[in-house]
Amino acid sequence: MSAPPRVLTVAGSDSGGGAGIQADLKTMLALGVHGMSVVTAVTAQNSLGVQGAWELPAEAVRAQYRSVVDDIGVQAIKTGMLASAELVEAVAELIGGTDAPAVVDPVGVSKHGDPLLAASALDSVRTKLLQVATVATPNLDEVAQLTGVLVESESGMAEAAAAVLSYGPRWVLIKGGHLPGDAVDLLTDGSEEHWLRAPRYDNRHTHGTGCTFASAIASQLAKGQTVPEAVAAAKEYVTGAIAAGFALGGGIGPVDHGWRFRADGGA
Ligand SMILES: Nc1ncnc2c1ncn2[C@@H]1O[C@H](COP(=O)(O)OP(=O)(O)O)[C@@H](O)[C@H]1O
Ligand SMILES: Cc1ncc(COP(=O)(O)O)c(N)n1
Repeated sequence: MSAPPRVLTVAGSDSGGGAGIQADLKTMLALGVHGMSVVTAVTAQNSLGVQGAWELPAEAVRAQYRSVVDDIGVQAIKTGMLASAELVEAVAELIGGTDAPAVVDPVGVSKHGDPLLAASALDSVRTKLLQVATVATPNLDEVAQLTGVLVESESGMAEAAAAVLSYGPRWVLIKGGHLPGDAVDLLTDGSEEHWLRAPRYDNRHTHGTGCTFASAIASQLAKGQTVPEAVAAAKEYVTGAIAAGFALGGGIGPVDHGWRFRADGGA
């Protein structure tokens, strides 16, 4: 049996299992690749919010990364919560020295508004991390934090994309999930524009959407798809996962990473 493509997530742990490393590995399993992880931080987190967060030393992050990349090898990388400027810079350097596409989800705050990245790290994200990204996947709050561009409707998304592209990622995917109406995202490399549109599901259980989307893109890239193909396939997967999101705990439940496996979940 030949080994499946290998995908590495560099992200924080979500004890509730809906976002972060846990969402990434579940997505990778669902999409048929071998998932591996570099843990950057541990959060105590559930459906109500983030109760605590502890970042790992940069040395522990570097050691995990080297263990995976030097022996097993990777066909794609995804980054999520990086917590501090020191970790952002360490990860940017590691990715810059690895020959694999990188999907950078510039995670800033959780769905509950709890900070997952120090304000002092924003500059390192702009000048170091975005430069090594094959695809950057900011939501509209992250666009505002990183570029100062406030998007209030679909018509503002192209300006936001140009502002993010000025920091050097090959492609940017502006996620419009926080706007009212259809769930519309814009993927562009500055010359091609791809609009991705899905119905908005009236489901509050959306914990982990961003992590799931970025991991799905990385999984599809590892299988050899182009960026536009990978993003289109990942949008279909995340949309299905949001449609099937379920209540858990007393707050915002997770998307369903296993929706395609369930008898009633479709193919
Ligand atoms: N209620 C919803 N119904 C369908 N798609 C959604 C919904 N909310 C978000 N999305 C989609 O989920 C993906 C993640 O987007 P978004 O919620 O903007 O990012 P983040 O999880 O990083 O905040 C995007 O493709 C967005 O369009
Ligand atoms: C450890 C960790 N990483 C990332 C997120 C963002 O989650 P979302 O995918 O909902 O934006 C989170 N809540 N926790």
